[in-house]
This record gives sequence, C-alpha cells and structure tokens, in this order.
Amino acid sequence: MSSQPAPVTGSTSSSDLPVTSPLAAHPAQPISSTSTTTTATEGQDAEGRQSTAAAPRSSELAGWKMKLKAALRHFPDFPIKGIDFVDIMPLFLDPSVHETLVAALDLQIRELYSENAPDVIVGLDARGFLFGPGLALRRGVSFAPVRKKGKLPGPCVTAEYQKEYGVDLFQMQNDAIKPGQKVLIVDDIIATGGSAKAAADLVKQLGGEIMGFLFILEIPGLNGREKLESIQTTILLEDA
Ligand SMILES: O=P(O)(O)OC[C@H]1O[C@H](OP(=O)(O)OP(=O)(O)O)[C@H](O)[C@@H]1O
Ligand SMILES: Nc1ncnc2[nH]cnc12
Repeated sequence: MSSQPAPVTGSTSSSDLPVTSPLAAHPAQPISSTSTTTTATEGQDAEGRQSTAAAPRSSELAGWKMKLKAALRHFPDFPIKGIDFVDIMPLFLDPSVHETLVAALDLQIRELYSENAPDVIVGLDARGFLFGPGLALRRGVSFAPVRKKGKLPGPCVTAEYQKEYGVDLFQMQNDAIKPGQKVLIVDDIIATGGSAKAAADLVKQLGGEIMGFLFILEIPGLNGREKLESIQTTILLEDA
C-alpha cells in the first residue's frame, strides 16, 4: 500500500482540451540545420519586424501553457521530507497533452531562435529523454543524451554535479556532438541548476556551442538559473 499523500492536481479533464490539435495547427516541419535561405522568419517581415500574423501563434502558445500547467501534480515530502516534488508524468498520459507539450516546446524554440535553429537537442537522464527525442524528431535535428555515469559504452566525457538531493556524475559519448554544432539543452525541471550546469560542461568539453537551456518548469527558491550564468535560459511554463 502506498503511504504517499494524495497529490495536489490541476484540472485535467478532457473537456479542457482544445478541439484543434497543435500538430494539426502547426504540422511538423523539420528545420534543416544546413539551410542557407535568407527569407524572413515566420511571424516577421523581410526587415525582421514582427508581423500581425505572429500574434495568434503567441496567444495559442499561452493557451497551451495553461493546459500543460494544469496537468502537473505536486507530491509533498517526496522522495525525502521537505521536497515539494512536481510530477510531470501526467503530461505523457494523455496523447493530447503530450502532443501539446512537444508542439509548445517546438513553437517556443521557433520564437526564441527563429532561423538560427539548434543542430542538436541534448536531453538529460532520465526525464529529458521523455520529450527530447520527440522534439528533435519534430525539428529534424539530432538528439544526444546525457546519461548517468556507467551507462554509455565507448569513450565518454564526464562531469560531476550536486543535485537538490545528492551528488552524481553525468557522461556523454565523445562523438555525440561535433565541434561547432549549435546545441540546445533540454530538461523537465531546473531546481538547483547542478544537472544543467554539468550538461553544459559536457557539451563544452565536446566543442559544442551552447545556444541555451529550455526547461518545462522551475522549482522556485533554489536560484538554479544563477549557476547557468549568461547562457540563455527559458522556462516554458514560467508565465503560465
Ligand atoms: O537542477 P537540479 O537540482 O540539478 O535538479 C533537476 C534535475 O533533477 C531531476 O532529475 P533527477 O536527478 O532526479 O533524475 P531523474 O530524471 O532520473 O528522475 C530533474 O529531472 C532534473 O534533471
Ligand atoms: N522538486 C522537484 N520535483 C521534481 N523533480 C525534481 N528534480 C529536482 N527537484 C525536483
């Protein structure tokens, strides 16, 4: 029998789901990392000014974020006393919510980086693996995993990190990133920022150019972003 307290849930009833599918609204269009076209970015005119067509996309993203936030659950005192554990697993239970998550992350990346798209999405063990590969596939770019030490075969780079509840070692395979590739690091949550900082250390060891970090949400009060210094950090649900 579970001794866990009942989670605090948001509203996740299927009646909250929009009629239109995010994928139907914005079908997957892989962005070629080698594209040399100089046409205006979506939502911008030839001079780079934001066109009125961008507004519906941003308001649509705001609606998607509210839907995603409503699906999260909180478990007090898990895995140890004093931790307010945010459970992201319901994001993947309902395919409509899952689809909205990947579409929202994709749209957020488009809005952040326009045509200067990342070549590689790096995802962190283990929850970054739940959506990183799908996001990379949707965008038509590589996915490269950061794994806990001892799980990856062959030559690897290693970085140590301190978490909200422990110390650990991360690794990447030496050929996961080619020198000069533009990398976006994704994970579900930033808490202390230790995991993300170690992932950035690994990407730098491999010669990758870090464009930024993208998280679904942030645990407040831990100042995780300070560890990431000047690297652009985006929290999808920050303003949801
Ligand atoms: O900002 P930080 O303090 O580093 O914490 C954030 C990290 O902690 C969690 O992973 P965890 O290490 O619990 O592993 P898991 O994904 O395998 O559950 C979470 O998924 C992030 O990766
Ligand atoms: N409070 C928290 N909830 C869920 N995952 C976490 N990872 C680190 N801190 C966390």
